[in-house]
Amino acid sequence: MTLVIGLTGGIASGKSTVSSLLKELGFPIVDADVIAKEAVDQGKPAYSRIAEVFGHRVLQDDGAIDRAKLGSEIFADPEKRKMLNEIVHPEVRKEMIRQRDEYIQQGSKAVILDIPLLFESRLAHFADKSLLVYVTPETQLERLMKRNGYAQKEAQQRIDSQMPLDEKKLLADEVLDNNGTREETEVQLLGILRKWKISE
Ligand SMILES: CC(C)(COP(=O)(O)OP(=O)(O)OC[C@H]1O[C@@H](n2cnc3c(N)ncnc32)[C@H](O)[C@@H]1O)[C@@H](O)C(=O)NCCC(=O)NCCS
Ligand SMILES: Nc1ncnc2c1ncn2[C@@H]1O[C@H](COP(=O)(O)OP(=O)(O)OP(=O)(O)O)[C@@H](O)[C@H]1O
Repeated sequence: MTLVIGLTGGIASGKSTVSSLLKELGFPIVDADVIAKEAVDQGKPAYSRIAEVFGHRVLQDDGAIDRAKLGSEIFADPEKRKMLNEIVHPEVRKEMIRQRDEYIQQGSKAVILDIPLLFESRLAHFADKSLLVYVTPETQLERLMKRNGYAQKEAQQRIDSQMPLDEKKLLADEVLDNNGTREETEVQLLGILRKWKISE
C-alpha cells in the first residue's frame, strides 16, 4: 500500500525546502508548480487559451508566457485569477493523478503530492494524509520579499490570494513549524514519517 501525502503550505512557507528533504530520503515527488509550468508551454491547449483570454500583452517576444506579467495581473485581480485557474487547474489535476497512479502502480512506499492550493482547490481527497508547512505571517512576508525581491505590497497581495496558514493548520493532519532552522524542520519531519510508519 502506497501512502499518498499531500504536502502543502503557503507561498514561500517552505514546501520546496521540505520536498527536497523528502526527495533526498528517496520519496517520489509530484510537483503541482512544475506541472502547471509545463501545462502552459507553447503549443499546449492552456497556452492558446491564455493568449486568447489575456491577450498578447502577457506573452514575451519569443511567444512564451511572460510569467512576471501574468502574475502581476492575476494576483492584483481575483476575477482574472479565477479565469487563469479555470484554464490551468484541470490540466494540472489530470497530470498529477496520472503521475500519482504511476508511482502507486510501481509499489512506492509513499508518494508526495506538492500542492500549494491543496485546501483552496479542495484536493485533499487526492491524498491519504495532509502535511502543512507552517510559518507565521511575519516570517512568510519576510521570506517572500527576500526570495523574490518583491515590494511589501506585491508580496502581501500574493499571500492574501491564498487561504491563511492559520486556517490551513486546522485542516491539516500534521503541521511542520518552519519558523526555525531547516535542521529543526527536518527533525519534525522525521518524527512525522516515523509516526506514519514510512521511515525507520
Ligand atoms: C501566475 C503565474 C504565471 C506566476 O508564475 P511565477 O513563476 O511567478 O510563480 P510560480 O508558478 O513559481 O508560483 C509560485 C507560488 O505562487 C502561488 N500561486 C501560483 N498560482 C496561484 C494561484 N492561482 N492562486 C494562489 N496562489 C498561487 C503558489 O504558492 C506557488 O507555489 C503562475 O503561478 C501560474 O500559472 N499560476 C496558475 C496555476 C496555479 O494555480 N499554480 C499553483 C499550483 S497548481
Ligand atoms: N527554515 C528556514 N530558514 C530560513 N529560510 C528558509 C527556511 N525554509 C525555507 N527558507 C527560505 O524561504 C524561502 C521560501 O522557501 P521555499 O522556496 O521552500 O517555499 P515554497 O513554499 O516552496 O514557496 P512557493 O510556494 O513560492 O514555491 C526560500 O528562499 C528558502 O530558502
